[in-house]
Amino acid sequence: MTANLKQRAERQESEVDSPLKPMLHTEADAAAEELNGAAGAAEESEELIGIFYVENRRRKQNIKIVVKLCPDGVYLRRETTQNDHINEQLIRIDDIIGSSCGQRLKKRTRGGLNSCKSTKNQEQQQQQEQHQHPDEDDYGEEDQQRKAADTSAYLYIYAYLKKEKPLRRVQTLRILRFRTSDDYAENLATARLWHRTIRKHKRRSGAAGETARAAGKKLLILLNPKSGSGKGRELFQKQVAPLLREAETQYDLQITTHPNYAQEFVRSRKDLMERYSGIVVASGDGLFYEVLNGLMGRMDWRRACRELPMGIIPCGSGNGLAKSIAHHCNEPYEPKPLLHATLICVAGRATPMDVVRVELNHRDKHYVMYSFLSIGWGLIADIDIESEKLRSIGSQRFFLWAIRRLITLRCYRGKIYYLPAKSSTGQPAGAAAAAAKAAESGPETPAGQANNQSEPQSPEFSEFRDLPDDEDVELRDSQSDPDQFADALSLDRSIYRQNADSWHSAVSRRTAYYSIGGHSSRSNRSRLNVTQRIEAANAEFNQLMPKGTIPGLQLPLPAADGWLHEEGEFVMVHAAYTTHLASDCFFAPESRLNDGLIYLVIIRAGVGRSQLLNFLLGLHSGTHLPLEEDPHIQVVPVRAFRIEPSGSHGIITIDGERVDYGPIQAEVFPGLINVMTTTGQ
Ligand SMILES: Nc1ncnc2c1ncn2[C@@H]1O[C@H](COP(=O)(O)OP(=O)(O)OP(=O)(O)O)[C@@H](O)[C@H]1O
Repeated sequence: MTANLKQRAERQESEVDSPLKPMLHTEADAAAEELNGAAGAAEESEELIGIFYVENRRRKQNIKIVVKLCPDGVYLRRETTQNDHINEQLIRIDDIIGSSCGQRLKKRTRGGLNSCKSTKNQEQQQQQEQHQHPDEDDYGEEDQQRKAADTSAYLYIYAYLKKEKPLRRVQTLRILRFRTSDDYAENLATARLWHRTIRKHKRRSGAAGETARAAGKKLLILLNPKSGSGKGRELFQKQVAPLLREAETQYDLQITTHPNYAQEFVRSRKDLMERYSGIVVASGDGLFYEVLNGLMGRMDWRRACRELPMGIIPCGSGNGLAKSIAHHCNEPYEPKPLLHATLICVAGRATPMDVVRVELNHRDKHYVMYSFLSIGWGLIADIDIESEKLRSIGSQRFFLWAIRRLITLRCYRGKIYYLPAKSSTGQPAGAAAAAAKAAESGPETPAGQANNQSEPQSPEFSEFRDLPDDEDVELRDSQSDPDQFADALSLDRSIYRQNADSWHSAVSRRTAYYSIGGHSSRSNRSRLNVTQRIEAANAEFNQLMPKGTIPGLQLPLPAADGWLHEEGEFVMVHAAYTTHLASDCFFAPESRLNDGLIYLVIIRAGVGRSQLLNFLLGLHSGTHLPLEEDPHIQVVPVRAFRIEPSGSHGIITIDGERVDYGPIQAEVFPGLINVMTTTGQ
């Protein structure tokens, strides 16, 4: 088909869509040889063309449809003799999630276009059809006989057409019926050729997932049956599994049985990259956090992050990441978040996403964990956690608790430090410039020890790097004594876990943190006792972990390195690195998945209640931030920050979960992981 035809197809898409839908059944025509010819020569061909017929029972006529499969997708061109009218439709290859071929499906499928080709005489065939199919809805014994007599092969094409205004996906099924031959095997061979060609075009369109699938890899799906309303398993079977079937996606479903199950599974599974093409979390943001930290806990974390894109199917209560990803690739979210998110996960494309490395101090220990959504201190963290007791009333709990907290407004004293993101001119960007100005008049940044770490990377270097060469790391892993090391590491982990339980037990479900212990040599490990081996493994593991580029939490942050500093009373400091904190909280509208930025929203003491009310009400639509410079509410794009609360009472959250109250610092690692999207890079 020509470019002209393509243009017309785009123009007339909606016009074609509805007339085609009600058409059922098919009839053949003498052009079958054309298809045969095309099919025979087309094994390596980019294009397949067939002529199909649909019967329009109302008008008692057959309508000819020319179907062309090419790298763009499937063109359907309908020709009628009346008025010389032509309608065209293009089903884009990106909108096709999969296809299947074989015998006629027993269950009536919705929205289908049945078409066929045959060498048989058209009228004779039609009579035979009518005799054999007195009632299309009858699927009893008669149906079985009919099926047995039917030598046709069927190709089912499953598509979800993307439409704008309103943004939505329209479920569409097109069925092509092949009956050129009286031999089912021959018809099936033709249908299979079309099926293979669809997959080939999907692969070539950049869907890396297709390549992984071709290599026999599966998706790993981790489902938390307790997340959200607790109906995750049921929702998965009803809404997600049918889509995965349509998309021909092979998967392993792991139902989590307890907190940390997913983290441990991902961390310890040896053949993770060999077996799986990606990891999908069917849960809330909490389980995604576990999987992220499980990957980061692997010796081969670098390869795991690179090779295993992560996806999320929102079954939780907040679902900030799922909404942020949908927003990023301009995909719909409501009214069917599970369906839309599954479509993203089966699209087979991935986009790099920033991860934030967080350091915490607790008692004498120093912990590192990885976050993907937000860090909160003050108002929003308080509302989030304190309203847990009203969980039974649903999302209304946030609103009710927000009102309560507005009446009894709290402020927290402390210090905040941040490293503003630089614009290309080297100056602090946008709001950061205002922050810089405000901070200049504030107290001096404490002069301190020289930063013994390298200059922090600019976010313009969007790929995270901390070691010169990936391959070196992998080589080293394979050259070491893996068994001995794995033993030592697992012993080490069990000790962490005891600490983890005591550390976070009552207040947090978070357990992903690693002690940054002292270094010890791993040479002569075989002569070391168990404790020494644990220490050695621990030290080696820490060597391999991504290195922070800012001074450690106990060290000062020198103004000379660009750190700004502010001390005072704050209503809230909330840092976000995705657009949405929850599906209905558009917190950082400017944020991009891979921009290397943390959006630090600071609300200082002295803010008026009405201003605060407007802020909270505007969160839903992303209109909460002041358009002009404001002394009380400010958003600063930063690359790193530190909070040092003065008192010992308050709430700090990471990705919506409470952690111990105390000093915390965070630094963004641009594009460290890959998340599943429909757009790709
Ligand atoms: N089988 C299980 N039983 C109890 N808790 C579990 C189980 N599996 C996982 N968890 C824990 O439940 C926590 C919360 O899960 P998740 O985030 O999926 O749901 P949610 O809290 O309802 O959603 P959101 O984070 O969006 O509010 C996770 O941190 C995880 O550790």
